[in-house]
Amino acid sequence: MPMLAIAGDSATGKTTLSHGLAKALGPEKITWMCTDDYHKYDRQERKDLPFTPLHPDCNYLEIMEQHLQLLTLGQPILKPIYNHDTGTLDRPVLVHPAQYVIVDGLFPLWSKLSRACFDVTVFLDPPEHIRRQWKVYRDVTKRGYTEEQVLRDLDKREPESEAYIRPQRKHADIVIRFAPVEGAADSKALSATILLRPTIPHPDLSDVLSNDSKGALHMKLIRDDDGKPVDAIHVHGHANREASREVEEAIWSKLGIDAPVPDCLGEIEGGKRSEPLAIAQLILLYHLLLVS
Ligand SMILES: Nc1ncnc2c1ncn2[C@@H]1O[C@H](COP(=O)(O)OP(=O)(O)O)[C@@H](O)[C@H]1O
Ligand SMILES: O=C(COP(=O)(O)O)[C@H](O)[C@H](O)COP(=O)(O)O
Repeated sequence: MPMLAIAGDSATGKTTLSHGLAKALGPEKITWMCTDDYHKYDRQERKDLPFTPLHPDCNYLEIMEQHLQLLTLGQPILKPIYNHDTGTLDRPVLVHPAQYVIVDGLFPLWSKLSRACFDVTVFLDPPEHIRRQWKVYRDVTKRGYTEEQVLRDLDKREPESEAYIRPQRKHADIVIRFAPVEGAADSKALSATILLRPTIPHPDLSDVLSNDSKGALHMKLIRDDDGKPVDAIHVHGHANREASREVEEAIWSKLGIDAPVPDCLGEIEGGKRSEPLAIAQLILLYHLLLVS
């Protein structure tokens, strides 16, 4: 039962990435849960506390670790629920792990114990100015905050993000960064850089990465945080749709599923699409279905 972790700070795109994967695999095959459910306090209680949800003391991380271990054994858990719409802690729910398990959230790569539960670990790492735009838009339109409140909250969270969330990046097998290409005419078309660390075997995409696909993506060698060279796939945000679709179809055809590439891959809320997102999701599907 392959388990995939998708970690990252608030509004880094964890839900967007996971949603496409979950939809492509189908609800009966997937258990998708979020570690934010292990928040200890509701939104009201947190107002009087000196820390934010990014602090380990604000979360039942030992219980999260226990539950992750149970899921690896195919055992059910009584999972708590943090309701992002209301900010309340709701009645726990019984979860039986399905064929594939996706766990997203602020803390899935927090400890050795939690990391050991996963076959593939991902960290989402958009540049901070993009994350701030995404968070303001999402929290104002969906979570009832004003822009000023979100910006104030982001400043309050920053020290804890630096201390507890961003350090998890070094433990991921794959780091995905959606970012505008500097100097590109269309700065709205975000490209994706997908760092493939040698901590796990990665899909063989040599045929997909042939000269023909250079308009949509290419492989490059970049320096990781520790200065070591690491392979990365760069997917162009400004590639024409046809070139991207060809790459998507080529990866999809390797998965052996007798159906067209599902439209849910690359879907962003509000009816928008991102082909770099679709390609990142296809690489993760390849991992879940064929490599893990
Ligand atoms: N790859 C992407 N390209 C464009 N917008 C994105 C992308 N990923 C996420 N977003 C937007 O950013 C906001 C936060 O994304 P979300 O998936 O809710 O983040 P998280 O689950 O990490 O908090 C949403 O409004 C979403 O539509
Ligand atoms: O930071 C996160 C992660 O959520 P996400 O990754 O979905 O943004 C917290 O769960 C909420 O912000 C909780 O606080 P509140 O509900 O009070 O904003």
